[in-house]
Amino acid sequence: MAANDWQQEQERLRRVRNKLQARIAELEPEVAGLRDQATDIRRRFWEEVTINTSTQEDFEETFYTINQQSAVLAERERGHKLLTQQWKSLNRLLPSPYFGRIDFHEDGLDLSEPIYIGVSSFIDEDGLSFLIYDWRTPIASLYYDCSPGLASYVTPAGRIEGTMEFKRQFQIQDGQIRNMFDASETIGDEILQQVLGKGADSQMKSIVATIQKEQNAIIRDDKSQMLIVQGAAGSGKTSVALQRVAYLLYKHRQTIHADQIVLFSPNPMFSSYISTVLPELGEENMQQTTFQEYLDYWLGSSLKPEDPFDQIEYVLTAQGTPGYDARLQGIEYKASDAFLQALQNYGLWLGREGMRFNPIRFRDRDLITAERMKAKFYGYDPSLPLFNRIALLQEWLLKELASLERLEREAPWVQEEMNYLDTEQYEEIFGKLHKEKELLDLAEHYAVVREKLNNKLRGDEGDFDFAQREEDLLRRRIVKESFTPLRKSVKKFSFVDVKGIYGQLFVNEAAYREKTDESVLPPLWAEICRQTKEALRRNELFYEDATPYLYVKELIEGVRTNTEIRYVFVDEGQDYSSFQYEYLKKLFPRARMTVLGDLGQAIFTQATSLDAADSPLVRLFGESETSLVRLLRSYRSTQEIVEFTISMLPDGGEIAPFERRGHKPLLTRLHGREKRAAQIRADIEALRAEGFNSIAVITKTAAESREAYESLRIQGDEALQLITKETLGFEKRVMVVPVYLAKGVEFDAVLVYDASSEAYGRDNERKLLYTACTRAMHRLHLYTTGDWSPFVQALPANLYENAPH
Ligand SMILES: Nc1ncnc2c1ncn2[C@@H]1O[C@H](COP(=O)(O)OP(=O)(O)OP(=O)(O)O)[C@@H](O)[C@H]1O
Repeated sequence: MAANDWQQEQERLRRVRNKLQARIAELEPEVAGLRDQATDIRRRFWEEVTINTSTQEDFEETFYTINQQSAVLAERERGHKLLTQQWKSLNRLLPSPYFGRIDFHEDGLDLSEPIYIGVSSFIDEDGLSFLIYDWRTPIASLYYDCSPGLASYVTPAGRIEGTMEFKRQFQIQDGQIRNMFDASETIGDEILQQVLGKGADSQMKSIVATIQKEQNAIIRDDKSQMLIVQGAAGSGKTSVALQRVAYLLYKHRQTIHADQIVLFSPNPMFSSYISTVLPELGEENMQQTTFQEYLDYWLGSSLKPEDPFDQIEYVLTAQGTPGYDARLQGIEYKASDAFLQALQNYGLWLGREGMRFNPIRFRDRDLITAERMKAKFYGYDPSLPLFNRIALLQEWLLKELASLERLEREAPWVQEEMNYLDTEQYEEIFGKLHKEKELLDLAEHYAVVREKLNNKLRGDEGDFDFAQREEDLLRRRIVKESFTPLRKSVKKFSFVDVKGIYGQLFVNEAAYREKTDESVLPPLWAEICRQTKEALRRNELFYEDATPYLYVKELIEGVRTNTEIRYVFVDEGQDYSSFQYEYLKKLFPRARMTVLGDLGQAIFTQATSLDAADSPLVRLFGESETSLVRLLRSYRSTQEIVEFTISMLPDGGEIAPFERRGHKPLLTRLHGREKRAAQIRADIEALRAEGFNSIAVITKTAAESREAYESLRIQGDEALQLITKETLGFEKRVMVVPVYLAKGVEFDAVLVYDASSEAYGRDNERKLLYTACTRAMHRLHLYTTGDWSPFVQALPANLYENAPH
């Protein structure tokens, strides 16, 4: 690059930074001033208003001043918030104001304009010229999508055509240009090389400076109801999801707030791993949750659902135990479309017969029996959907309860309770009674006047018999109090025996066929029934039952919805079943969905293919509302690691590595566990000495993690962190982690603790090993004390190195 180019850019950078600094200095007193004003108003709030309620006028006056004061306060606070945001974004720009430049000559205009792109916009004092364009502006998409030459971009007003005259990338640190490249292609390799060559962090980083064209299309997609991204391991799915959130928040800033976007993540640790990306981009974080949190919330305390990690732990460790094969068949079947269809048919069947209710019991007797409810329910118009009939039944029950409550006041137990009331309760009733009397006096007064006016005589119902009223009130109150839980439980639909309704599906094969019209059942159905019923009896639900159970519950009680949420993101989308998707769609009826996943990493039994022709995801919104994008380039790992890992997949051929060279994966075979532990420790030390900070020893299961942790600790490593499903965040230490908890995250170096045929021998373990290996950015080591896993044995020998004995 010509020296004067460099000089000119450095000069421009200096000018822009000066302007930034000037603007920051200008804002500072305003920000501080407004903050002080707001604090001051808050502090003096009550000094400014005198509360006077003696007359109606005084009262109104007081009311008015309070309102006025809070409006002033709100205005000041709003002003302060806006200014603070501006001030923060200027400060964020200052060390590195921009990362890209394009010169674009729009057709029909005389001049070409240099466009500098950064994390937010910065406009000159004239209020017109953009010194920096936000990376999310329409024109900035040229930077990501086009190479020099004819180029165009889309604005809300239509497509703008022109010529991109050149494109430049910068690396600016602390106000100095460190690197500068003129790129002929889309985002050039040099900077990406450098970015990817850096060490892993305990927090994910934003990728705005190096977004690739295919990623940009996903980030800016604004038309699909359902956007599906099938992307290889390390292709940037999570990164793209987060930049897309930032983009949506920018583009729809008038209408959408961060709390109207929700991202489902695979585990709480992952949530913490990605939590700094949006704030780094100057945006608030979207809501983050896991599917499990939703299940726990909606199922309430009545049933305890198993979590997906316990389920996978069972799948991986319980082979050979009684009932194992049936459980596996059950997991698969209960996640299938066939089961979804069966449950829909079951809903129709329940419309005709077989509903189950819980009687409403009170003081050891049935106040309203299940039979009465059933008769009432099937007495409603059969063409009404189940949930409408249940709503009618609920209404009826509440009315019934009201009249039963009235009758109950005369029951002998009420008299008894009255005798046991303490003085406080009496006093309360008395207080109430007096209030009532005052009201009654007022009513009396009014009635006398009316009587005079109408010249009519009244009956003597206005006489106030204290003793009688007191007893009435006491009785009423006692009964009301004991009926309150009944009313509450009717409102919560406790009268529907959902557990019984779900459970009766699993009586036997014939009954199941009759209720669901299902023809093909898993061969071990009888055992599946036994296991399901047994868990229900203990008030537990297998993970595979939890969503179907909720589905049935909502078929009957009506669907709960959240209409606030406008965008739902599902990361690791291959791990959700059709059911879960159906459920999410119903739960968020006004939301668009973005699902990102990789079938290559589908380690749970209930996996869903995102891009197969018959993918349930496409059906969810229909083909015309769905877009599917495939990401094939893998950015995380070195070329050597990618070549090694894709060869493990039967159809990994189309995945391409990003060209970044490193060491070949290293295979180490040792005799005995102790030797292995010693070797791993030595390797960890060596890796640390080389400067790798984030190192993970990845195991297949939690049980194996514990064992590895213990044996490595015996070898003396104190800086080891054992990751379990309860761990909330990563620390920058050496971690021992089961592969299913390492999903979505990455490490400088990965050490696969046991890559033997015993650990990864079955076909469903292939993806586990693949997922473990693809967590590595720079180094990958595999160990065994026995035979290598067949998935390693099958690899061409030129893809790895064997450690010397
Ligand atoms: N355009 C990009 N510029 C810079 N880095 C990128 C880019 N795309 C991806 N990366 C980096 O590649 C790594 C993998 O990205 P990410 O975790 O988003 O991938 P993923 O597809 O979600 O992976 P997996 O499915 O394996 O969990 C991250 O370190 C990310 O920063």
